[in-house]
Amino acid sequence: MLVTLEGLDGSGKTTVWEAVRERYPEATFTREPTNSWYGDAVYRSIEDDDADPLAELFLYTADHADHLSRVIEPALDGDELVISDRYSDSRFAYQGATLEAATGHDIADPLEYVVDVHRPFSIEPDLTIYLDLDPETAATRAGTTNKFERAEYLESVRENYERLIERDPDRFARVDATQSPDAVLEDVTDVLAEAVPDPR
Ligand SMILES: Nc1ncnc2c1ncn2[C@@H]1O[C@H](COP(=O)(O)OP(=O)(O)O)[C@@H](O)[C@H]1O
Ligand SMILES: Cc1cn([C@H]2C[C@H](O)[C@@H](COP(=O)(O)OP(=O)(O)O)O2)c(=O)[nH]c1=O
Repeated sequence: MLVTLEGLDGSGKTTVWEAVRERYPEATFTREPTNSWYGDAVYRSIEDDDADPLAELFLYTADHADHLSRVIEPALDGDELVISDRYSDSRFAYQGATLEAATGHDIADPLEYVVDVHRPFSIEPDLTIYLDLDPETAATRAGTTNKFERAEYLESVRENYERLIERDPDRFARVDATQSPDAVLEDVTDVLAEAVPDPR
């Protein structure tokens, strides 16, 4: 079973992912951007304010393709529970927003375009836990250290997440990330307990 954690920067995904890790010791815990040279390339691009938006989309997507073949597919083939801190929805929401704001391309609906790029090879999560937080609080918590962590940009990312939830409501579980860390963790644990009755 594939479970993903999604939300704006600073929504508390990593905090939750680390806490849940202790409760599911048998599960495979992973993340995007990954811990690989593809992931390193992605982080270089994140630090580059002038990175080309399409080049960036395909860098992230290359990292995802490697993540699938190296980590996700083998774990799912072994019938493991996989919990990923960010996954394809991050691309749909973030690169959808970056391309929406960019010029020099002829992509009518960037979010749909990024979804289409993934369709032939990616694996859809069984469950996506969305940590819902307003962009101002998210940017404050994240510390606004990179180009993606500015409130205005996060507002359009959040709109894209809402579009994704609307088109696939059964896959998403929304958790109110304005709550205390303990309350957020409790909600996430409840969602997981219902979805994963027999954790492996
Ligand atoms: N529920 C919460 N309430 C307040 N602060 C939080 C909460 N969850 C996490 N934080 C803090 O916000 C910052 C970003 O959290 P983090 O888990 O790294 O988020 P993300 O991985 O989504 O970017 C960290 O300083 C963390 O301690
Ligand atoms: C995985 C992924 C991340 N990102 C962005 C979100 C973050 O600003 C940045 C790094 O991700 P991450 O390290 O998960 O940041 P955080 O813990 O603050 O949420 O990359 C994308 O734009 N597209 C993607 O596909």
